[in-house]
Amino acid sequence: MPGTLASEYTAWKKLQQIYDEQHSKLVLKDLFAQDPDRFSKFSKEYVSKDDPATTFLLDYSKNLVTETILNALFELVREAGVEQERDALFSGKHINTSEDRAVLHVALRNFSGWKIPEPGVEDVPKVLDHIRSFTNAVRSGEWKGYTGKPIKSIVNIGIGGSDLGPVMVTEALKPYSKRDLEAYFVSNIDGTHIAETLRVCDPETTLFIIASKTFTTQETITNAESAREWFLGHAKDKAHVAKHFVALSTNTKAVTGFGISADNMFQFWDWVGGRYSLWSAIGLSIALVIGYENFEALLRGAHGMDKHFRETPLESNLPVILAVLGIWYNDFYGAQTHCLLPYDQYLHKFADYFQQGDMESNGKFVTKSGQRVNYQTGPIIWGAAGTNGQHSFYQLLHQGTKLVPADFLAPATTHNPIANSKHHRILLSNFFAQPEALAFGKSEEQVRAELGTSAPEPLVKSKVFEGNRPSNSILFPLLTPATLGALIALYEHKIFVQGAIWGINSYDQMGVELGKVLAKAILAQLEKPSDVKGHDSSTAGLIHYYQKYRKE
Ligand SMILES: O=P(O)(O)OC[C@H]1O[C@@](O)(CO)[C@@H](O)[C@@H]1O
Repeated sequence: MPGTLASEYTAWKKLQQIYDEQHSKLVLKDLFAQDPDRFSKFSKEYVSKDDPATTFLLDYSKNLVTETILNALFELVREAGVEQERDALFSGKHINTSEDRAVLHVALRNFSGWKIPEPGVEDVPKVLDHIRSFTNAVRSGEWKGYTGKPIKSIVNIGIGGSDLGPVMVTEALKPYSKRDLEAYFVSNIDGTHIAETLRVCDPETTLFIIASKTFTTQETITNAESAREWFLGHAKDKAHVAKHFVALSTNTKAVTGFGISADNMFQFWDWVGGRYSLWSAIGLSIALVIGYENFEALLRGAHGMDKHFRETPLESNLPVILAVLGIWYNDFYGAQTHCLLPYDQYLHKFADYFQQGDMESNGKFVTKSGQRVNYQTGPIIWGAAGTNGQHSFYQLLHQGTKLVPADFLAPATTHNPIANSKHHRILLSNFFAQPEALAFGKSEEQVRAELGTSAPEPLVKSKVFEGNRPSNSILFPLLTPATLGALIALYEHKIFVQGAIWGINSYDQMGVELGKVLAKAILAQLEKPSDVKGHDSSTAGLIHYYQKYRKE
């Protein structure tokens, strides 16, 4: 509700009371023992209304909740006005209040023809047609480079939302990719990133995609300039730029100013947040890699989840369920982080993607009405593909002192059934075992029974697993474009629900500006010691040390 701190809600206070009174008695081993139907009560199967093959199971039974607690959490959703805010989202209201913008990534995949009165929405089909025709021209070899050769490599130059989505999706959907079209992604201003990429590119067969919503991001424009210089070093004639550079942006003036014609620009709009933009023109590299039909399937998968989120009652609404479980741990159990653990190597960038998606959306301490919150907001998102994480940080998950709620995701079948799917069976055995170990642990009695009565006490204690560590499990038949689209939208809407409850603006990113401004000032001071002014002794000392050893 605008102007209300979440902690002032009646439901919040009720949840605090429930937590205070009950949390020490919430033991998963007991909850399962007391209710043989716990799994069926606390799991839901999602089936897309548009495409029954797009389906997955969400098992949230291994959470520290009861029906009473969940009902109190759903009351919080209602009291916070989330349903009204959701209606505002879908109707194009300017819910990004600080920038007076709508938030309409759902309009980029609106295959239901929802009427959304925001300028530009009517042009989405036109942009999709442009993406389709360009993608088909490049993939068919019809689009030729300046020496008449087809494109063999694409280099997406962008950062943040202009990079992470295309990277994650092209990795996730590699089985659907055109294997003779290499895709590279350059994001870091560190010259190494573009230098190492250009080393393996042929200027005659490389297409550069300059991806930038604002077309002012220093890293991206600098990398684009270096790419253009490299290209012209080979091609010489500026007229050839048109065959090897396209732009994805909202800023036509800046794009044409860079030297890319408006014909080679794929437009999107200010109501597309950077971290929500892979569905827009920013997805061009995705379409080029997996083909337009698969790109559209990705969008349609997300649209199916949009409909689920928009129409499903709270108690069966999967983004709402994930959101309230996260709030239960984040705001009442004091968990500081949330772990995403995809048991699928193709999803190895999934957590990276949602680091920006979640943390840039909800890493805020001021509400929309300008109040400083007195509760925790966005969690730290982290994770890695399974089973690799098990050999890295699972020690902490199992026996550390921190509560780390985790989402496990996996496909029932693999795209690579080598060794008669033996690898996949081993992978999935771990996908099933880890949440079980986290939830139910191993008691001291069990350890003693294993080690025998003569075992030293410290050794016994070190082998106890307290368990009672919560997790969600998401299992789907196969990682397809539509399933991936549904999963990404699931988490996008989870983030929305949490931000609405916390009363924050999940769609601006004021926090990224100060560092940029300070860096620009320091950039002008790196030449000589006398330039370094106006800093604390640490920053000045570091710059002086750099100047002592700099070679370039
Ligand atoms: O797409 P662009 O305008 O170049 O912005 C890139 C990224 O920079 C930001 O940090 C905003 O400055 C992210 O929000 C954004 O995705």
